[in-house]
Amino acid sequence: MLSVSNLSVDYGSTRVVDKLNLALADDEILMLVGPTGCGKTTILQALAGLIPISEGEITLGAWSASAQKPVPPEKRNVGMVFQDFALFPHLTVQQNVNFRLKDRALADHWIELLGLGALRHAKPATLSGGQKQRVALARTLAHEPVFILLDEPLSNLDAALKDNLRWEIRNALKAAGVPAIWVTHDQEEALSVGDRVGVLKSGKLEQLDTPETCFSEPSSRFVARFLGEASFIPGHLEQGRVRTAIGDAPGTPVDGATGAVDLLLRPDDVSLIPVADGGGNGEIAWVRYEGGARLFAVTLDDGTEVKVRASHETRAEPGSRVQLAVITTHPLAVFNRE
Ligand SMILES: Nc1ncnc2c1ncn2[C@@H]1O[C@H](COP(=O)(O)OP(=O)(O)OP(=O)(O)O)[C@@H](O)[C@H]1O
Repeated sequence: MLSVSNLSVDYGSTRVVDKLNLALADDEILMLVGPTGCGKTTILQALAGLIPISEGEITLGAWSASAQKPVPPEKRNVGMVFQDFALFPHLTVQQNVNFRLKDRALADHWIELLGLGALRHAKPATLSGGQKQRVALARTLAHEPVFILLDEPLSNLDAALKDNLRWEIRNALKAAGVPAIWVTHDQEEALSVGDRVGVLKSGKLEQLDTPETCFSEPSSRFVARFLGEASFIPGHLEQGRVRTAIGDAPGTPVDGATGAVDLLLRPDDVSLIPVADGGGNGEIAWVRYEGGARLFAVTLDDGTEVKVRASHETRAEPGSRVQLAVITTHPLAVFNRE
């Protein structure tokens, strides 16, 4: 188990990571997300021992590192996977994976498991981005690290590749049974691949929980907005139900919210029906075509903006009238009115 307590990192007089606490089970994947500059890469570097820490402790089985007693990177047995793959261009796939490896059988195991068998003798320049990242992962896993750090491993790949490869990486990490921390800018990736998601804000963990909880019960408006489209509409919370201008829903209060509140709505918590001019309860502000669906921004008659996702078959132009209704039956997060 990886355990991090009160980990802080300063650059000069600026605190970049502030008292980070987390514990990861042996095969757990934690997705780390947050706005640019919030400290994600710094956390990975601190865990790998590449930069000094200011306070706190990192413990993993055989070793324990603190500001007073640092452990050098080569003694930590941490595997790292980067967005730029970091392969040796003059070596073949097999030689890259074998590099500094004692047990060649493990190289073969991961080469086969990651579908690279036919590419053993290829040089990196002849591989696609996805294949290169598989080689980098095979090399990392073949060294039997006690824990793995992935810094945006898919950000240099195109969207079609990402979808499959994120699952292949997840499966390989699970097969290896080592804890992993995976930094991503992609909220969909964070929610779909992670066992847990950590949302960082200015060097502090704002929420650390399962993807479902982070998404549907965010601990703050910041987390709600960071993990997807979020609309907040005024309502009144009483006896577990929140009443709004577009319908009722069961409510889960955040920070003891009660009485006059704001209800968090995700785009699929609401239905949209186009109506004749003069009817309905709102007007389309803009529409974004997404392929299988359309995302509508609707200005309600009280001025609140709500985003709604509807089938691509739903057609309504900006300026036209619509009827919105809350359609969800699961509890929605409710925040104190700002
Ligand atoms: N070597 C350094 N010296 C001084 N400040 C640094 C150094 N490296 C990073 N920083 C600062 O520390 C903060 C956190 O940087 P970090 O790279 O960890 O953020 P990040 O969350 O990974 O950002 P991004 O999403 O853009 O990759 C930023 O304000 C950055 O400017």
